[in-house]
Amino acid sequence: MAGQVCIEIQDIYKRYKSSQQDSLTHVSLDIQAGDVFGLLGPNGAGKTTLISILCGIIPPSSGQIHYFIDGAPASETQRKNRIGFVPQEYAFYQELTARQNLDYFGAMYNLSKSDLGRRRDHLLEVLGLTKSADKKVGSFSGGMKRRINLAIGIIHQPAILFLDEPTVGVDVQSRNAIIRYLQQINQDGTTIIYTSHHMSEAEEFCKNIALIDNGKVIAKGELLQLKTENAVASLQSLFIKLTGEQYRD
Ligand SMILES: Nc1ncnc2c1ncn2[C@@H]1O[C@H](COP(=O)(O)OP(=O)(O)OP(=O)(O)O)[C@@H](O)[C@H]1O
Repeated sequence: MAGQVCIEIQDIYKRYKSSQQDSLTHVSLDIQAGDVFGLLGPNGAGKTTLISILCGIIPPSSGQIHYFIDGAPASETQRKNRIGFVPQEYAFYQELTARQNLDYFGAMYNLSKSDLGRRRDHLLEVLGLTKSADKKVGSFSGGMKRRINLAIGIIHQPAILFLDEPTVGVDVQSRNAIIRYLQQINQDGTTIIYTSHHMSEAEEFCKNIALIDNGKVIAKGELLQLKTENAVASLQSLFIKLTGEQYRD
């Protein structure tokens, strides 16, 4: 699997209908199967826009994306069934319990009742939610909400998983639980594409990154190599060196 391209992104442009300027310009990237790939950049850089395009939530204005699963071009059905997305905004029903949310979203992927039950109970267990399985998620703490948001996005065991700031606003315990679990499923073969503003977390987690600023890719490649080339010791220093100190608003 290693060394195979999983997503080929060719010359993506995006201008929202309501906007006078491009949110993404000339974005081309190759993401390898089995990678943990970080899409990093300042506020407003275009990370959520790019992830939303890659997940098929919004269309690009131009450009092409090719997906490969198990080394072969992915069909439309495979793309729908084998891609997972954990959005920055919570994507669950506050009035349903954790168990009901997982059953509801799992049913969308046509999992058999027994597979869904096994998968749901496994995720509740590994993400520390078993005791709260029958509580409404609206009553959950921030960390628990992030963990159930993650569980919903991976209920169908996706081959390619997109995560938009999966640990924003959580305590160290929940952050560790989330990152540990993501590392485990990556080792089991899931390709991960993730955004974060948490540089030490991204440094620990990602092998390859793309640094995006003002809608353009300003650096891409292996994190270790980018640090060496730019003579910096940390991802945070690399980020500041390449994007500067100015606010983006
Ligand atoms: N629905 C929209 N309509 C018009 N412009 C948008 C829309 N969504 C995002 N934008 C603009 O596109 C640009 C990229 O935004 P995006 O949310 O992708 O950045 P980001 O890197 O995810 O930012 P952050 O780190 O703050 O979440 C910004 O200038 C933003 O204002």
